[in-house]
Amino acid sequence: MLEIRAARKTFYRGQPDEKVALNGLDLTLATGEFAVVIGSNGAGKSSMLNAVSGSLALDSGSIVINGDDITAMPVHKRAARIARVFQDPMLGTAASMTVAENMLLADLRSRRRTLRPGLNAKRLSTYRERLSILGLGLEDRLDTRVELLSGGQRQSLSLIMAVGGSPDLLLLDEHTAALDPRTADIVMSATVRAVEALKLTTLMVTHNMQHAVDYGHRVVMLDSGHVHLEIGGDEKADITVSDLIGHFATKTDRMLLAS
Ligand SMILES: Nc1ncnc2c1ncn2[C@@H]1O[C@H](COP(=O)(O)OP(=O)(O)OP(=O)(O)O)[C@@H](O)[C@H]1O
Repeated sequence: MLEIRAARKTFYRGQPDEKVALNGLDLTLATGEFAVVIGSNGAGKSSMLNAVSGSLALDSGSIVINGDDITAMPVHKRAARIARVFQDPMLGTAASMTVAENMLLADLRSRRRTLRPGLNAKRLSTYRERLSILGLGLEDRLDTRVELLSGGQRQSLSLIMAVGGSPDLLLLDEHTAALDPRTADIVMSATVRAVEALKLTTLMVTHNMQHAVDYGHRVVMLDSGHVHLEIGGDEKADITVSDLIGHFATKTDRMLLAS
C-alpha cells in the first residue's frame, strides 16, 4: 500500500521564478492496485514519482509504504522496496551483455551481497520462467545480447528486471513514451501481464490517453501539484479518451475565462 500524505514541494521559494510542484498532494494506492496518473505538463507527475522514490525531498508531508513512513529514508534504501522503469529503453539494461547476464545483474543488485554470482541451471530456469510472463519469447533468448533485441523487448526486459526483487511498489515513469505506437502497445501488454502475475502495486505516469483508458484500475489526474480528479470502478470502465481530454479542456477553459 502507498500513501502520499499532504505532499508539498516548492522550487526557488520566494524568488521570481518560484514553482510549486506539489501542492498538498494526497494519494492512496491499495496493495495490488494499478493506478494511471495523467496531467498536463508541469502538473507535478514527475515530482510525485521523485518524491516517492526519494530523489526529491519534500518540504512537508509524508510518504508511507505498507505502514512504514519512508519520508526520510535515503534513495538507496528505498530502492530495495521500490522498482522504477524510466522512459529510455537503453537505461535499464546493459547492451553488450546477454539477457541472462542482465537478469543476473538485477538479481545481485536486489538481494543480499552474499548471493553467489554465476548462471547455474536453477537460476536459468527461474529466469526463463520469469521472462515467460512477458509473453514476448524472451525466455528462449537467454544467450542473446541485449543490443540485438527490439526496443520493446528491451524495455520489457527492464521491467521484469526491475521487479525481480518483489518490490512493494512499481513506478512506471512514462515507460512507453519513447517507443513507436505499436511497440508501446506491446510493452503495455507485457506490463499488464507482469503486474497481474506478480500482483504488483503500480503507479504509472503516462501522456497516452488511450493507455489511461485501457489499463489500470483507476485514473488519477494531477493538476497544479494536487489530485484534480480520480476515476475508478464502473466509471473507469466506461470512460473514453474524449471524456478524459474533456477534463483537461475544462481546466483550459477555466484558465482562459480567468485571464
Ligand atoms: N528541479 C526543478 N527545478 C525547478 N523547478 C522544477 C524542478 N522540477 C520540477 N519543477 C517545476 O515543478 C512543476 C512540476 O513539474 P513536474 O516535472 O513534476 O511536472 P510533470 O507533470 O511531470 O510535467 P511533464 O509532463 O512536463 O513531465 C513545474 O512547474 C516544473 O517547472
